[in-house]
Amino acid sequence: MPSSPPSEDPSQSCHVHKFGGSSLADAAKMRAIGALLGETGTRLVVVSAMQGTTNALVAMAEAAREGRDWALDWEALRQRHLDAAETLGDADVRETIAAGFDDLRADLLELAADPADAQTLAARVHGAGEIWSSHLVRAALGDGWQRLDAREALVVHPGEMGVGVDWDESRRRFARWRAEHAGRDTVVTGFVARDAQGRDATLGRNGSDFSAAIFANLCDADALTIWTDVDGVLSADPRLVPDAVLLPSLSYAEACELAYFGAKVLHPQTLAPVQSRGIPLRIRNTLRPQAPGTEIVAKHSADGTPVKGLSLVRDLAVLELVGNGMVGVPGAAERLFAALHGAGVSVTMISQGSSEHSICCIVRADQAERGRAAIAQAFAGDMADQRTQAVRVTQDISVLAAVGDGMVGTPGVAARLLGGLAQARVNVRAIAQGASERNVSVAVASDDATRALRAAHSAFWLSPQHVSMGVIGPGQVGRALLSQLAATLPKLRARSQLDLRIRGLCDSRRMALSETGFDPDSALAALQEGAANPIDLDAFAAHIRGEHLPHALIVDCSASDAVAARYPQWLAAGIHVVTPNKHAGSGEWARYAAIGEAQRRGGARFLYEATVGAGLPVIQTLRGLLDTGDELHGIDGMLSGTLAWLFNRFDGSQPFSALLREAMALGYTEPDPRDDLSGLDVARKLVILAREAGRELSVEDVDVESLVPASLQKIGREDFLARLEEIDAPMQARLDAAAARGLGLRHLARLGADGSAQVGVVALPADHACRHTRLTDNLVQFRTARYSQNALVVQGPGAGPQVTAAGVFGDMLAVARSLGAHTLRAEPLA
Ligand SMILES: NC(=O)C1=CN([C@@H]2O[C@H](COP(=O)(O)OP(=O)(O)OC[C@H]3O[C@@H](n4cnc5c(N)ncnc54)[C@H](O)[C@@H]3O)[C@@H](O)[C@H]2O)C=CC1
Ligand SMILES: N[C@@H](CC=O)C(=O)O
Repeated sequence: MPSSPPSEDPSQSCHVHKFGGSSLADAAKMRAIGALLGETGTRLVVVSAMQGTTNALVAMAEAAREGRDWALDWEALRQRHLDAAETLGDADVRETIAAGFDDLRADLLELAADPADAQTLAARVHGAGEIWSSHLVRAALGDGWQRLDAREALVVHPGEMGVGVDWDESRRRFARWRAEHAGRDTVVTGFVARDAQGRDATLGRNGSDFSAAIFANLCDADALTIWTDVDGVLSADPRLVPDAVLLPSLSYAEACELAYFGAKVLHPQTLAPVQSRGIPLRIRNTLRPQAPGTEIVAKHSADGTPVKGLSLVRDLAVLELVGNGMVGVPGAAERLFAALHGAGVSVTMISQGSSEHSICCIVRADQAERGRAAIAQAFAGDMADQRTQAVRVTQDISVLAAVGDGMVGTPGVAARLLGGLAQARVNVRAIAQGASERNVSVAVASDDATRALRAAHSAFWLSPQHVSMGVIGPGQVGRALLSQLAATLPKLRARSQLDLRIRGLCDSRRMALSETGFDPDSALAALQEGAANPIDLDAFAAHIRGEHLPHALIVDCSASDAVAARYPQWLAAGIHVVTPNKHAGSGEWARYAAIGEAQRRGGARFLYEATVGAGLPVIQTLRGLLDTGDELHGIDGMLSGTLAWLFNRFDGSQPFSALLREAMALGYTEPDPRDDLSGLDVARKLVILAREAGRELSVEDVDVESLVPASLQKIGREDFLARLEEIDAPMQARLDAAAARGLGLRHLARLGADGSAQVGVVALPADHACRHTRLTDNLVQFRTARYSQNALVVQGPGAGPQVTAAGVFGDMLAVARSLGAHTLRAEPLA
């Protein structure tokens, strides 16, 4: 491409504008463009055809060739153009257009007769829309404007890589035209040209952008502005990534990479003519001219993010040649690509591992079979004697590309992309990065493509890290969690780009689902209103998991064993699970093991810190000790907030049953308070801790003393509450007996070094540590090899909706943190 100075008068500045079909849909829109053009220097306006015209012309040419009827479409298109001329009030233009449609009819009739040079005829038909629109726009802009039919200036030739421009001849003809036409401002037809023999030609799809760039080059313009119906180039396709952001500036190289890989705003060939002269290219929105748009220049302003944008190309396939005989043998790649060339198959991406055992490339899905046959033929001899083993095709592939100048020399970009995809459970089929380092491309299954795009968008800070969340059980803890989320989520989103969306809520009977997410304040109302459906946990989980969403989390705030039974299945499907429900951690061993296995295989996390000590860091303290190589000797202390509170308060001045009712009202007890009084709840906690420490303990192995009289054990919860006072006499007797010995009652749990486990009420002297706890305090003592003289103690409130919800929230944030290194940091990574 020539970059020598043009022969124009350099004192005269020139600005080229290009308007697409959407900006020229009718006469009113054509008139409106006048206000968008600046007043200084020479103005060149390159136009597409009126919206929908080129498609209609292509379809008519096709119909004519195939002997189908095109007359109705011709008439409709004609009328639309004549109406526009009418509205503009230009009789000459109306006449010119009417004559143009007569010519079109003649051309279509000729096409139907299978002419010798159908290609030229078709090009004339396809390009007619630009001829008509240029007349209309000239009329709309007024008397000061002249019109150039680009076929008088642009000379092109077909090439292997698309249309080529004869620059010298085009420059000469354009200079001559300008010398003969003194006017300052010109409307130019886009898309159309002629070849060296004077035959009609077009510049291919999106050719008007290319025309505009060529004319910007020919007159060495100060700037080229492409007016369209979007605000500019976005970081990703906004239909797939709702949080895509406008890119205010791009370098030519970035724009090229994005354009090649699917960003629809610009056609890649448009860039070369402006890039060779360093002409700034702006993308602006005709409908929102006040928006700044995207500026494409030689070097964009650095904004600290290594990746500018992401693009996605669908409808691809993997073609793979596998062969032991290719290792270290020169020429295999050349033969493979020569075969594809011979078959006219275009290669989108190439990847070969250094073992040289296979060569893989990505091609268009509709060309894959042709490519496979060509490779099989080229390597038939090698197949026969086993030097190559197979040519494979995998369909339904998409290529995701991350693009940005800032990637050059920046370590960790590929890692961040692949890490983001791994977190979203996207399998990568092939990877390619050129030495220019401006583009990392990965091939993924098309079913995963949207999820991959969103995950990558979040991974590079281009959008918040979305977590699709479902909350089960809006009881005491669940409701406290919703209110904590309501107070905190806006701050989290602003500070750390974390966007937790409550997309589902259910209780034991109903569920409410939302596509975009409930406001935590109104989620409960949605469940109580008519929008709620009967509960179906499979449908609930499927909705939360949503195939297109990178990250899913279910927070189970129920006390249901049936819900806990679903965890292995959810974790295996990649749904993270956070819960204060003790059933999974202490239930049947096979299920517990299945949960561990599902986590290892599916990559999803299961966190349940709140099951022991509510908001206290009990499980994480134990994990920390063991992970750093300490050896657990035993655990003992008070693991029930309810029982701690009851025995702290129980001095004989009030019946035990009255205190229990108060504890229930405060939200300290289990949904069925017999789980507390029977010692079962504490036994479950002890089992959870023992299993964390690698011991295969079950609730049945724990020696548990129950405070529930036998007569109240087997009745329903409501009956039990009605007969609660029956518990008072035995408890009072126990208190009196201890007081007579100068002791006080406490509920304790103990896990011994030998694996033994006990739970029950003991009478303790006044100087015992457990006699100095307050309210619902838990007190957990870890005796280990390192903490053998003096136990490591975790103490604090161990029951209540607020502290439990805080423990659950903490686990949710731990999951979110694990989804991306950047999540929950105050500042974006440079
Ligand atoms: N309250 C506390 O201090 C602490 C509670 N926990 C645990 O937190 C969980 C919740 O406790 P609370 O909020 O006090 O209980 P709650 O009885 O107030 O609420 C339970 C909720 O779960 C729902 N639910 C029950 N069965 C269900 C099913 N099969 N499917 C869907 N939803 C179901 C109920 O409709 C209700 O909304 C329990 O597992 C409890 O052990 C853990 C630590 C402390
Ligand atoms: N009912 C339990 C609540 C927490 O697990 C307790 O009192 O400790």
